[in-house]
Amino acid sequence: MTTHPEQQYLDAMRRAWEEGDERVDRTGVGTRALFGVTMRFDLSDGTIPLITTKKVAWKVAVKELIWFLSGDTNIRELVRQKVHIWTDWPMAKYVKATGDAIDRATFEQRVIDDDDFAAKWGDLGPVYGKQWVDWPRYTPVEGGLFRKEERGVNQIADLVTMIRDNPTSRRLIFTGWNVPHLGEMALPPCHMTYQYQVANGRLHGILYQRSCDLGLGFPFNIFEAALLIRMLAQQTGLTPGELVWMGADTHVYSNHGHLVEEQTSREPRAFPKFSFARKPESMFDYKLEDFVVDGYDPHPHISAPVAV
Ligand SMILES: Nc1nc(=O)c2c([nH]1)NC[C@@H]1CN(c3ccc(C(=O)N[C@@H](CCC(=O)O)C(=O)O)cc3)CN21
Ligand SMILES: O=c1ccn([C@H]2C[C@H](O)[C@@H](COP(=O)(O)O)O2)c(=O)[nH]1
Repeated sequence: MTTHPEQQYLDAMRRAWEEGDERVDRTGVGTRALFGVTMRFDLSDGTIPLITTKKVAWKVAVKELIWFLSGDTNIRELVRQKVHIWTDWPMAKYVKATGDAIDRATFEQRVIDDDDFAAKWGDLGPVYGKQWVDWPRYTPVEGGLFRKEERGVNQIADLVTMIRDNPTSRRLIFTGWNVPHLGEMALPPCHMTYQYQVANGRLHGILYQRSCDLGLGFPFNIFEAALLIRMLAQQTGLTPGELVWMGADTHVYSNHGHLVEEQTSREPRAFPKFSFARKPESMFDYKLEDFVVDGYDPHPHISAPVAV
């Protein structure tokens, strides 16, 4: 019998936990880390890599991906849709700056209700969405000066055009790693570079992730990377191929031991099937209802604290 593809993830978790390098990290929580991990997932059989050894809130992941593609960097739209995964970072900044010991629900409500508050405290800086669809562009003018163009580079739209017009290209890339702007971001991109290849009518993709929280981040990241291949393939008339995931600092947080023990003791179940309910006009017209996940039968959810 062939091994379940999810086993690659469970092995990485277990190996990081048992053999990983103990590291002091930015958050102060501590991790056990591997450096340089590769996993491969075949999408051509109609499945999607949605982790089954714990229940993953896949609709939250879809909403996050649509939010990235809209170019939005404010958490307001996410919290309106009851997505809480990005709230902790702007809230920590607010608490640090004001000393106001606000709870999460109240902070989120103020972001929803108060335009000025949302603009001031809800923005994450020029993170993923900004770089993906509006990477700032500057044109030289006289006197050694530069003028900021009204519209930046839409890397996603350009990528679709490149896949269609020049499928043998080795430059089918988009990235969030905009070096001069990293300091303005609440967090510099983790899933930072995506590259694609067209081969025999199939679209393959690689995600390079510089830093990976195996417990919480990975299940979202791998699912969204697979969705991107499927969406790009749908838009360009190709068949989804293989997703290769490459993680640099691939870690388990020291307070996720229970997650590792529980998840690695569970037997992975068949990945669900994936399809689209329709073909949207462009990469920027997908809605939650367009994503159809069929036969997802995961083990129960396991909670774990997020390191901020
Ligand atoms: N430490 C850390 N890990 C991450 O995965 C991560 C960050 N920070 N910072 C930026 C984003 C935010 N992401 C997050 C943040 C929280 C969850 C989380 O708490 N997930 C829970 C609940 C999901 C839900 O709302 O239903 C989970 O069990 O998956 C997941 C991804 C991914 N990223
Ligand atoms: O999509 C994401 C976003 C973040 N992460 C994790 C990886 C790290 O644990 C933290 C980021 O901390 P850095 O100090 O900036 O590396 O968030 C993830 O796994 N996936």
